[in-house]
Amino acid sequence: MNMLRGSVVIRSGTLTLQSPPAELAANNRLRLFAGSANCPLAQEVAAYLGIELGPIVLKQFADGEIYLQIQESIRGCDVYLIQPTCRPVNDHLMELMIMIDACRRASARQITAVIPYYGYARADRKTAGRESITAKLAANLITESGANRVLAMDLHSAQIQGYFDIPFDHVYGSPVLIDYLANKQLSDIVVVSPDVGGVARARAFAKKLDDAPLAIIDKRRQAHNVAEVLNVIGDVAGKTAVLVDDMIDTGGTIAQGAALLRKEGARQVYACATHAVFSPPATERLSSGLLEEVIVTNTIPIREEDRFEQLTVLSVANVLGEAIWRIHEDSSVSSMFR
Ligand SMILES: Nc1ncnc2c1ncn2[C@@H]1O[C@H](COP(=O)(O)O)[C@@H](O)[C@H]1O
Ligand SMILES: O=P(O)(O)OC[C@H]1O[C@H](OP(=O)(O)OP(=O)(O)O)[C@H](O)[C@@H]1O
Ligand SMILES: [Mg+2]
Ligand SMILES: [Mg+2]
Repeated sequence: MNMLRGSVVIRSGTLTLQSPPAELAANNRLRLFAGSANCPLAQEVAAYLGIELGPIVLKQFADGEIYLQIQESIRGCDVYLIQPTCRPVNDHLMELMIMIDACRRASARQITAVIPYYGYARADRKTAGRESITAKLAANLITESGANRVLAMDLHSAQIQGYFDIPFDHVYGSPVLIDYLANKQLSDIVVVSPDVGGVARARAFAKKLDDAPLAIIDKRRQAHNVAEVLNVIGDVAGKTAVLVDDMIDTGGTIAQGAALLRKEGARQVYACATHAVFSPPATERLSSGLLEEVIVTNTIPIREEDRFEQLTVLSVANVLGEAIWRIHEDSSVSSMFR
């Protein structure tokens, strides 16, 4: 592996971090800017890197159109723009494109779109005739705006990387979730994928949790936003079931999955997901008592009214900060996760 200059290797649970050197702050070719979608996360990433977020003016005109100006020279700089395309997804996507365009026109050397949550990812294929593949359309828009590369976390489906014809680094929130769970020292764990799309993710998660056994829920959707769980493949009776998913949106998948696992004899049920999309009635469903704990990350900011007693929010700022630094240093990103 390419060792990073002046770095200290830290093995943090399942994640390898190399703590950026102090002189990074003086390396003024790396610039970090935040859109409006998740400023607290962007601040944390900047703190990890030991730099300040770049100055930017971002506002709406009276008619709702977006005005944006980068407030310092970025000529010849490697610019990282942090913007999850979460709700309101169209506004945040547009804002990201405007940021990219502004940076391109300001002669940035390289523009990386850092997209902790990639919206429109579930529209990753045509599930019926005459539909759009909106995940691909969003990729085209981001690329055409002038992004040179993308850094994203836990895509709904990994093939979305291939919707971009520019370098793409795909990172995972799982080390943060796994380290948290491992510290709880739960016994007799079975990791559960709540649907077919989550099997590879749950299998990798189980492997890192002391090779825990895997179970899979057979989930169907008769209509948009309506999840129906049919049965569990695997043994969950008497065990601590850990549901692992990429996102929780309306909470139907997780709540129905948890109810089924309880019915099949699971002793307790935990839910882990990277992206807390939390559309109504997620909060009600998740806090109804079916789940011991719901563990998510801060790729999407969580509104005060969407917080509940069983919710734990973990930060992925170190994963993103480390990945940004490694990209900047032309070092391996995948080796963070070995
Ligand atoms: N943002 C979305 N919310 C809910 N459902 C969505 C969204 N985008 C696309 N979809 C629909 O989800 C299914 C995906 O098919 P799976 O086989 O469950 O992966 C499809 O009906 C999309 O139209
Ligand atoms: O909280 P909810 O409103 O239930 O939505 C979240 C679920 O929807 C997506 O799965 P999808 O239905 O696309 O199935 P897949 O993972 O098998 O593709 C996502 O991966 C979650 O499992
Ligand atoms: Mg899907
Ligand atoms: Mg799913």
